[in-house]
This record gives sequence, structure tokens and C-alpha cells, in this order.
Amino acid sequence: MPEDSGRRPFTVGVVGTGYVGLTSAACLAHLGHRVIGADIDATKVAALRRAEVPIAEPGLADLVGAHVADGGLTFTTDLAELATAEVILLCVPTPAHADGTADLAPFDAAVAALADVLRHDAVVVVKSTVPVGTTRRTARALGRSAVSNPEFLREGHAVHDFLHPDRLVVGTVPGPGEGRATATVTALYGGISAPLVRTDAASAELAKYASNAFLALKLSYVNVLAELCEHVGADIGDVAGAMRLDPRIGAAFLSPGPGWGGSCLPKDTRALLRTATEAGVDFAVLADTVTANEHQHDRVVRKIREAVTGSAEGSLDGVRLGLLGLAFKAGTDDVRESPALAVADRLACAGAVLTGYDPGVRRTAELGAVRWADEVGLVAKDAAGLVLLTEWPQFRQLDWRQLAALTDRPVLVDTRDLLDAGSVVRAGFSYHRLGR
Ligand SMILES: NC(=O)C1=CN([C@@H]2O[C@H](COP(=O)(O)OP(=O)(O)OC[C@H]3O[C@@H](n4cnc5c(N)ncnc54)[C@H](O)[C@@H]3O)[C@@H](O)[C@H]2O)C=CC1
Ligand SMILES: O=C(O)[C@H]1O[C@H](OP(=O)(O)OP(=O)(O)OC[C@H]2O[C@@H](n3ccc(=O)[nH]c3=O)[C@H](O)[C@@H]2O)[C@H](O)[C@@H](O)[C@@H]1O
Repeated sequence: MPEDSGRRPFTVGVVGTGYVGLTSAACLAHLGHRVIGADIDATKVAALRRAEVPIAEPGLADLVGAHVADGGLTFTTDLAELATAEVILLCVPTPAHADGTADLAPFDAAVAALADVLRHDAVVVVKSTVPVGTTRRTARALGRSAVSNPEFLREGHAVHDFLHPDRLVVGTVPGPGEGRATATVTALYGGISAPLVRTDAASAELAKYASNAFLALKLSYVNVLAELCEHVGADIGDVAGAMRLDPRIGAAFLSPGPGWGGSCLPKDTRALLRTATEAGVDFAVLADTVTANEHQHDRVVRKIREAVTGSAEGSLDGVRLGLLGLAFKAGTDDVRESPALAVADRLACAGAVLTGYDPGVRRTAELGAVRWADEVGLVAKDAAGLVLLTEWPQFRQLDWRQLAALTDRPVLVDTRDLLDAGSVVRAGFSYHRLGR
């Protein structure tokens, strides 16, 4: 335990060892706690016991390796092994139903399985993103106080964000044990320095959805603004650049792209919208945020069609396109709800033949109609156009002259405004960007 923490180590059970659970488990072990990670996926648990980390997160494999080796971090498929845990973190998935509501089946299954296992004084912490009321319901189901402690880490920065969060939000359910539960969660994070927001569970749960939905809103705003720039002869780079300098607006989340995606922004915006609908609140700006994102995928396809065929009505049937980037953003191996794949789906429906390269995504990822390429030359070979969809910085260093020579037609649509226009034009490409 770091010297400055001034707290005692806990025995912590982490249920679900995905992006959030494994990161939490490894970081809490790093902070000196004894951590048991539990997961229903036996293959994953077997790999983690060998300190093999199935996701690409900077620093995570080192932490897991160190604490599996020193015994501070163990893994199990048997929830009964959490019987000694003083604190339980629930980090199971909360995906979306078709109607947008959160699917709480995995969450409820984990809670039900814990009911017979927990020691009488164990504090239950809900880290999964859950609709308002879920923590209160969990407390009732388990007959104890439960705490909402939503997680705000970003994929690709998970370890850093966990250890250096912008804020810690701790929301409690009124009742006996509430004070002790808050004190336990606060002590759990001893050694981490961040503003603490102490509130009720409903506000904590809503703060998580509100934050993700606001980021989505900002991105839909800037993506529509980019479209407007194209119509009125303005430059989104300069427009967003001017906006960024206003601290009330903030510098981040103003880069236009092929739409926002990932495992959380899409599901969380839809879930918040459902919560609003069920509460009888007309959250039109959020509904528009979601619609604008779907429109963005269509808009990018139109842009590609025009760039490649020279016309808004040109046919993409049988046209070979090379996709650069498949992950939902740079720095992750995750393709869940990737805008790159949403665009690819639409291109495939229009008959395009797609090959994709991504430096982070694994060959085994679910890529729909996209044929996987191990190296970038293979996506360029004989392509009628290249489309850059994920902002991997290493794409800047590619030999664009060589890639242009490999293509059938050197057309490049850069949906992330990543490249230096002068260099790619000098390399021979006809270069197309959004919002200019
Ligand atoms: N991925 C992210 O960047 C963030 C995710 N969240 C939220 O955290 C929660 C977890 O998300 P991820 O870590 O991305 O999920 P994930 O899909 O990466 O991992 C979830 C893990 O839980 C396991 N699991 C499922 N049901 C289980 C059960 N009943 N008992 C034990 N293990 C079970 C799965 O096998 C899997 O290993 C979600 O509510 C998500 O919205 C919050 C902040 C960031
Ligand atoms: O709840 C979650 O799972 C997490 O969701 C997001 O994190 P993440 O999914 O890792 O992705 P972001 O970095 O937020 O990016 C989301 C999408 O927006 C896009 N984006 C982001 C920024 C930008 O300027 N432009 C832009 O198009 C990205 O390419 C990506 O498709 C939030 O940023 C985290 O705070 C939150 O904890």
C-alpha cells in the first residue's frame, strides 16, 4: 500500500473482469488491497490466472503481472470465493435492449448469485453504469446498504484514468449502514487524489449517464457544424479552433469524425433517453443527438461516394475500398459500436468490396463485411479509394506515395482530419476531408 494512503488494505471482490473490472482489480491491488476478480467466463479467468490480459490497455498487463505474481490479485469463476471480501465491486456489463433500455439481466444475475455468498458486513459498490434506482433496488435485494460509484475511465487510458480520476462520485441509499458504506468506499480509494462528490445513489447514477450523453451531444453538435461548414464555405478546423479557446466551451470533444461510438456512448445515450421518456420528460435535444449520429454515418458514406465516383448518385457496386482504422477510436482494440464499422456496413450494403487494416484491432474481432488485412499495403492494393476512419497517429507516418502507387485510383477520404494535406496531395492523392 502506498505510504501516503494512510488507509488499511481491504479484501475486495470484483465481479466482472472486463475493461472496468480488470482495471479496477489491478489498480486496487496496486493501491495495496487484496483483490479477487470473479468472472463467469472460464477461459478468461484461466488466462488471467496466467497473467495473460485479453484487452489492450497501456500499463494493465504490467499491473496484472506484478500482482498475480505477489499474490495480491487472484481470479476465480466461483463467487463463493468472495465470501471473505469486505468490499464488492459490481463491474458486469449493462448492454442495451433493442428498445434502448439497459439490459440488467447480467447485473441481476450477479446480484442474485452474491446474495448467499456475502459476509454480513460486506459493502456492495455498483460500478456498472445502471439506470436510476438500480442501486437502491440492489440494496433491498441484498438486505444491506449499497453504494453507487460510477466509473468514468476512457478505453485506451483505463489505468491512468482509474488512478488519476477527474472526480470520485459516491452515492448512497439512505438507511442503516449508509455512513459506514461511504467511509469504506472513500477509504478504498485512499492514495488517489480527486474531488469527491458525495450524493444520493440516484444522483450518482444519473451523473454517469449525464456525462456520457453530454459528450455525445457535443460531438453531434460539432459533426453537424462540420456539415454546415461544407455548405457555407467555412472551415470546421478554424471554427472549432476558435470555440476551443473559450474555457466555458472547453477544448476537448470538438473534433469532427465519422460519428461517435464505442461500448458506452451509444448505449448510455439511448438508456438516458428511455429514462426521460418513462419519466414523462421530453429530452428532445438528446433524441436529436442520437439521430444526428446516425445521419453522420450516412453523410460520410455520401462523401465517400462523391469522392470515389465523382457524383452523389454514383454506384459503389463492386467498387474496392480500403479502410484505414476499424476501432471505435485510436488507442483501443475495441470495435463495439465502432463508427468505422457502421460506415463499412452502409458501404457494403451499397455493394462496395471492403478490406480493412487497423494496428490495434485483433484478427479475431467481429468485422462484419470487412475483410481483414495484416498490413496496410493490402488495403491499398487495387483500391478505388481509401477511407481513414480511426485516428491512429501512426497513419501519419505511412509512406503515402507508395500507397498511392498501389491503388487503382489514388482517392483518400480522411474522416478524422488526421493527415497533413500538403503531404498526401504531393504523394498523388485526391484528398477529401469533412467540414472544409
Ligand atoms: N468500457 C468502458 O470504458 C467503461 C464501461 N463502463 C460500464 O462498466 C460496465 C462494464 O463494462 P465493461 O468493463 O466495458 O464490460 P466488458 O464487457 O468488458 O466486461 C464485462 C465482464 O463481466 C463478465 N460477466 C458478465 N456477467 C457476469 C456475471 N453474472 N458474473 C460475473 N461476471 C460476469 C463478462 O464475462 C466480462 O468479462 C458497464 O456497465 C459499462 O457501461 C463504465 C465506464 C467505462
Ligand atoms: O462510460 C464509458 O464507457 C466511457 O465512455 C467514454 O469513453 P470511451 O468509450 O472510451 O470513448 P471516448 O474517448 O469518449 O470516445 C467516444 C467516441 O467519440 C469519438 N470522438 C471523441 C472526441 C472527439 O473530439 N471526436 C470524436 O469523434 C471517438 O472517436 C469515439 O468514437 C467516456 O469518455 C468515458 O468518460 C466513459 O467512462
